[in-house]
Amino acid sequence: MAAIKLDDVTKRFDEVTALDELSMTVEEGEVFGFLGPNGAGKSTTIDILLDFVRPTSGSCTVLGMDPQRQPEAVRRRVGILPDGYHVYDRLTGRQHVQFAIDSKAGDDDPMTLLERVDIADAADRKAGGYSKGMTQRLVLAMALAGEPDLLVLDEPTTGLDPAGAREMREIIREEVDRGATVFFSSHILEQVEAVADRVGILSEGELVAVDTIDNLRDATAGGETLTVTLSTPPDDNALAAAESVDGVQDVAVDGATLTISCQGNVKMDVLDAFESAGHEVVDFSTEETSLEDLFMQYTEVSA
Ligand SMILES: Nc1ncnc2c1ncn2[C@@H]1O[C@H](COP(=O)(O)OP(=O)(O)OP(=O)(O)O)[C@@H](O)[C@H]1O
Repeated sequence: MAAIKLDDVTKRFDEVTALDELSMTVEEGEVFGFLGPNGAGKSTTIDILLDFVRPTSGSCTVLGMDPQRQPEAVRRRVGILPDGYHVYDRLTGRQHVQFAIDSKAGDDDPMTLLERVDIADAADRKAGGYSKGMTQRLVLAMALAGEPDLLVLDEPTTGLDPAGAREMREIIREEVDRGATVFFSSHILEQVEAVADRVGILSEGELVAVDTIDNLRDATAGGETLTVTLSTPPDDNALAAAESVDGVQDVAVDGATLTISCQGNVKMDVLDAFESAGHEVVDFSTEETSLEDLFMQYTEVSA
């Protein structure tokens, strides 16, 4: 059984299409990183999975259940770290976690959960006095209550210091070792890279790539970004010539400077293409493609 399955999910908010026929599957037991720039539709997807928002069309299942039909059953088995979370200023950390355990009908010891997120020493302080990072840790402890089958973490490392971000990764691994599935969103590639088995890249409500980190890495292996400066901005002929060189994947133009993504050693062919089209090359440089570049290429919003 898939932990999460989305079939052609579209969500429109008035003028905005937040999700555009999104189809995606997260398998049981995997850590799935859901990547995308601001406004890509990550939180909307999560809200639909938990029935906080209804899709305009399409359907989904979470742990085999339809969230629209069984929202309570879904939320009982899912630990959620939402994007915008709220704590009760006058209740202590321990009371918050106990509340979460009770609502999940769990039998965890609240102190054990608070220790896992490293705020046990603040257990009996009112959450209203917690710092931002401490509050986030508290909400994470609440998400872990009741040994959820699926953890849904929306931007879990935002607001955490580097130690907190590392601890978050450790907790994700522990949860997967226990048998849980982890679905977490981020706009920061390196955090996803460090812990995810697979990533899905969302851009403007569409899934533009879904693969293992290893395959994405292979896709970048041998890839280069070539920056070429011509004496004058290129005409259409020169652009077409560069684009038609074998191995060239993408050409972006900014005045007389071109940024060219390519695979293999095609640098000389590209430079020749410009020269043959009557353009003088005044400068060029190459840089190996990183996963970060790949992410940028996938999510670049075309003008
Ligand atoms: N309640 C709403 N009303 C109108 N538009 C909305 C609403 N919720 C989301 N949107 C729009 O839907 C699009 C996707 O937003 P969403 O919050 O899902 O993106 P995101 O990928 O989570 O972004 P971020 O990384 O900034 O949190 C955006 O254009 C947003 O403005």
